[in-house]
Amino acid sequence: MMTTMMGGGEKLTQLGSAVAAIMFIWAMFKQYFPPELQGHIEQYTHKLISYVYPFIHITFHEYPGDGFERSKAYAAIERYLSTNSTNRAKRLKADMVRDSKAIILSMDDYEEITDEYKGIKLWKHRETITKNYLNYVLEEGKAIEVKARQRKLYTNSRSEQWVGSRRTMWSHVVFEHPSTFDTLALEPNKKKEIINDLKTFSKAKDYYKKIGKAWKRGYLLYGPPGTGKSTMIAAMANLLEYDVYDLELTAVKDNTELRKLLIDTSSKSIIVIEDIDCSLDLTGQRKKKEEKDEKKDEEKDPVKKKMKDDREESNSKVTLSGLLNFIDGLWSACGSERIIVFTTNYLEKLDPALIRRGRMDKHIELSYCSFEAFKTKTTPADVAENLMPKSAEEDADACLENLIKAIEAAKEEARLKAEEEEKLKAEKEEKEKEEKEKEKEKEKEKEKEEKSAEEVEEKKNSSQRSERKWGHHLRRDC
Ligand SMILES: Nc1ncnc2c1ncn2[C@@H]1O[C@H](COP(=O)(O)OP(=O)(O)OP(=O)(O)O)[C@@H](O)[C@H]1O
Ligand SMILES: [Mg+2]
Repeated sequence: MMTTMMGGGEKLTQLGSAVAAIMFIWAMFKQYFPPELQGHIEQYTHKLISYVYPFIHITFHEYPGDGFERSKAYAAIERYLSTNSTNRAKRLKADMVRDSKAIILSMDDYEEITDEYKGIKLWKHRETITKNYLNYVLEEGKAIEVKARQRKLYTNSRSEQWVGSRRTMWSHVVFEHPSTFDTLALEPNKKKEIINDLKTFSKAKDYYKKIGKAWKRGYLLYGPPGTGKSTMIAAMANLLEYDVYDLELTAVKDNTELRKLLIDTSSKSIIVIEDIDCSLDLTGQRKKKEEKDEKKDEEKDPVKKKMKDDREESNSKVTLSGLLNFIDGLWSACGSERIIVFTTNYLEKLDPALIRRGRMDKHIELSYCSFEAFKTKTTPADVAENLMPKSAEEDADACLENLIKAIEAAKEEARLKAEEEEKLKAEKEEKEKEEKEKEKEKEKEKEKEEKSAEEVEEKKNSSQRSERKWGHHLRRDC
């Protein structure tokens, strides 16, 4: 808890200090009183003090509301006070903050200092304090954060610290990926377009407000493995100076947990779901059918049933609709200036609802290096690997030579493969042709045989007819 005091009357300053001191002492020792007594003491002291105490208290709680999220105002004021007041406070606390390279000194808890704003000592001038000074403190606090900030790479992991229920939390490391749009191999026009799109987005706060849309944008990056999807995300984060939240969907228990994770992300961030086609079963129908068949087996076999229970415990119950809501449901508007990025190797596997414009506003295909000189399917990852010096003696020319050799080898391989395929195709066609001819001949022979059989039959019939005729004549002659 942090308090700011204001009021008027020079003579009352000392009284104010005394009362403030009593309040700070009370705040320190109140934990030693039983909770019922604490309530009573606080109630009567406040009544008593309000008769003689000339100051107004503004309280900033560290965890307001349900205690889920740390107050941004508190954090900003804390930063402001720590930076501007450490030379005046007598009691300081020293800490080694995770992202910081040096020891950080800040005001100790319950330490009291007097700040000055525009030449005014801040016990007086209510208007100045509520209207200007507090805003000034918040803005300064935010600016200090931006200046001193090291960007973070977050990932969600199950935490055991929440006794009873395992809960997924964000944990982070400092984000230090060296990739930028300068180092990213991409067709220049495409690169320019993406950079413009990102920059326009980051400056479009007023535009989004005007059109009544949450300030967020979805990017879908798709293409074969090793074509720079993950690298582009790092370049995006470095360009905009955003934090990155790498969301592992399979570690999220259910839709509610997904929503909590979303609320717990900060603005100015990129939320990434890699290989979205593998993270979630988007073919619900088929799964249901398979489950039905499995169920029958499991009912009979207790071992299978146990295995299924274990599987359910570790499996994510996040559904497609949960994910759709995560992207553009009502909750997605909590927080602002956020980019959501999906990556996939197989665009066709994704549900159209998931990637429609509005959810994934920009679809970016990353593909093989298609430079005319290459004339072979080479991924940027292959190019990067071949350009990498393999020993200390290799200079730029040697590396380039390696690349050229590799491309030539790839081309040769592709040529041989094409030739082989061509040969196989020709052989197949030849075989088919032969077979067809054989069949034709067979048919011809068959026709011939049928014809000769018909002729034999015809001959036989005609001889029978003439025999009958002669017989008739003979009988008549007799
Ligand atoms: N367009 C590119 N420009 C520069 N380097 C690239 C590019 N594409 C790939 N690389 C290099 O290749 C390696 C692999 O790239 P990356 O991890 O970004 O591929 P990906 O598309 O995410 O692959 P996957 O689908 O397997 O995740 C990286 O180390 C990167 O240095
Ligand atoms: Mg990748």
